[in-house]
Amino acid sequence: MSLTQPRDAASQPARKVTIQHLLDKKHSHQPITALTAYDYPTARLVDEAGIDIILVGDSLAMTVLGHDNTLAVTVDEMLHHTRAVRRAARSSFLVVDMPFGSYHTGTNDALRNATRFIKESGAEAVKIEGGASRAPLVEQLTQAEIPVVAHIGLTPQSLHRMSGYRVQGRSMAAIDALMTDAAILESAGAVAIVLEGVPREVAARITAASGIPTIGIGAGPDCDGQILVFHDLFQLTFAPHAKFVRTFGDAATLFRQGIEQYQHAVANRTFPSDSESYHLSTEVLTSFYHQETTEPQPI
Ligand SMILES: Nc1nc(=O)c2c([nH]1)NC[C@@H]1CN(c3ccc(C(=O)N[C@@H](CCC(=O)O)C(=O)O)cc3)CN21
Ligand SMILES: CC(C)C(=O)C(=O)O
Ligand SMILES: [Mg+2]
Repeated sequence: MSLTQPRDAASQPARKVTIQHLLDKKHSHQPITALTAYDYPTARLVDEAGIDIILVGDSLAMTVLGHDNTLAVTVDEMLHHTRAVRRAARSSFLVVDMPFGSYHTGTNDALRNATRFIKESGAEAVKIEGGASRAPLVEQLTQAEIPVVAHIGLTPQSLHRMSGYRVQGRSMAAIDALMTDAAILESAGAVAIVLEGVPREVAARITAASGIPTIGIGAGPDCDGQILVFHDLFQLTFAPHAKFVRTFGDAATLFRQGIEQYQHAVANRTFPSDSESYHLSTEVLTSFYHQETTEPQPI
């Protein structure tokens, strides 16, 4: 089926992933699957594969907008991408990253921006980075009926404070802080928690202690679920990979070969072929050529 064709209503999976499904998966020890998507075609593929969670990550700043880090992306840009993903996501639970600056300037701004994501883009939850200091905000968003996914450990929006993308929770003090952050965010109402760039052992302990699902990225195999960046799966990122990235296909090579073949076909005039061209009807064709022969010919 072509991506541009409407989906057959009868072929719709009945399943709509909800927060309750994610909780049930945690408690029945079935791994939760999550992937980022930033546009309609990729979200279609991810949704139709039956991935539980689609995250419109602020990583789109880097993967699709070409920025050096995630800090520059705006609420309006995130909304634009989330709307496209929403049109494709039928069963996956749709989460959007609140971008840097959209929840750091006060509770009212954070509530207003989060409301825009739910109302204007159809996201089902927002994700915010940070530990215990975000708990009051998590509580207020939850009270405003906006589900919140927390994100602790290596938080890319803290790039400058962390002096780079560094694994977090390596010392006993840092481990205790992460454990406390997770517990406080859960109490504040977070519906799930992303653990990024933390040692496997620490992620395992947080997962065991949490009543809400943990979704790991660079946090080892003992989390309740895993998330990766779509473009990293298919070699569509140009920066060196983090250790936690695994490539599951080489779309870059596929694209390069296709582009080269197109280029050659145009250069050799083998594209477009006659059958890829439009033709006049026989009726019009007669007068068309007649007209041509009666036209004054250049000397
Ligand atoms: N394409 C892409 N994939 C991602 O996973 C991702 C983004 N972009 N952009 C936003 C953040 C940035 N991320 C990153 C980027 C680099 C490392 C990294 O190089 N980590 C070091 C860890 C060094 C240490 O031991 O402290 C590594 O070697 O893996 C980690 C996470 C994860 N996120
Ligand atoms: C990698 C995930 C967790 C993320 O925050 C993003 O894609 O922005
Ligand atoms: Mg993010």
